[in-house]
Amino acid sequence: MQEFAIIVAGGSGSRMKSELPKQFLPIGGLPVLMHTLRTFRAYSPTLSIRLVLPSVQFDLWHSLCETFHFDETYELIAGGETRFHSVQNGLASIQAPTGVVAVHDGVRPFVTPQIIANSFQQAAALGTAVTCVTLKDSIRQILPNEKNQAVERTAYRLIQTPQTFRLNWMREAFQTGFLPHFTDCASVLETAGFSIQLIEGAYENIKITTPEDLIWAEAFLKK
Ligand SMILES: Nc1ccn([C@@H]2O[C@H](COP(=O)(O)OP(=O)(O)OP(=O)(O)O)[C@@H](O)[C@H]2O)c(=O)n1
Ligand SMILES: C[C@](O)(CO)[C@H](O)COP(=O)(O)O
Repeated sequence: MQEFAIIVAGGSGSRMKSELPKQFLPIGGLPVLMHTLRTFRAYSPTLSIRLVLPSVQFDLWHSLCETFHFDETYELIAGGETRFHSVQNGLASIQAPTGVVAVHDGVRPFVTPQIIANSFQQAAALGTAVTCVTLKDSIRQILPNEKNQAVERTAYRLIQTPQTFRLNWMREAFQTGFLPHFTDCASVLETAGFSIQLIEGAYENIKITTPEDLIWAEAFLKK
């Protein structure tokens, strides 16, 4: 089955509060997004990659590619208002009748070729493959009236990307309008009635979101 990847990097990075959009911030001397793209290309030289960026950032991205002599192949797609819309745009650019699609946050640069491979393998077999890890901390549920209570952490998973699906299931699910709980693709497919199968991710597969994540990322690359 033909394999596609949609790397979404169309966000504004409001929690990072940096002048340069977080997907372009350097870690280990290379922009975050280039690490991510390289890993997907390392997974497969034939993978068809869509890179979704805000159209206002196209020029900046092209100049960074020149500076860093970055010449991986991919199709550049304009981002949307939310992550959901950015994925929709990436999906609309895929013309093939069948296939499997991995959606990955451009700001998760420490995904591994092995996780990507597992994700494609399971999605081809079962239709869905959503990457997750178990919780390391205890968690509590916030209740009304300033109360809270302990909950059983083994009943929960932290969800990462890649999230990989059969192309036709994704197309069907993404025909809907945006809903506020669509924080990832799994929630979109679940709302459309598809059953979500999980695969194991990695604690290292962090999403660069707030400034301290950059300190961790630099340290991780030096290890
Ligand atoms: N309109 C959007 C919003 C988000 N994303 C992407 O979805 C991923 C996860 O989103 P997040 O970490 O929240 O990124 P931002 O939206 O950029 O950050 P923030 O929420 O802090 O503004 C990121 O790779 C981000 O670029 C996207 O492609 N299009
Ligand atoms: C897709 C995601 O990274 C899975 O954990 C997450 O839902 C993105 O959330 P964000 O609020 O857009 O960062």
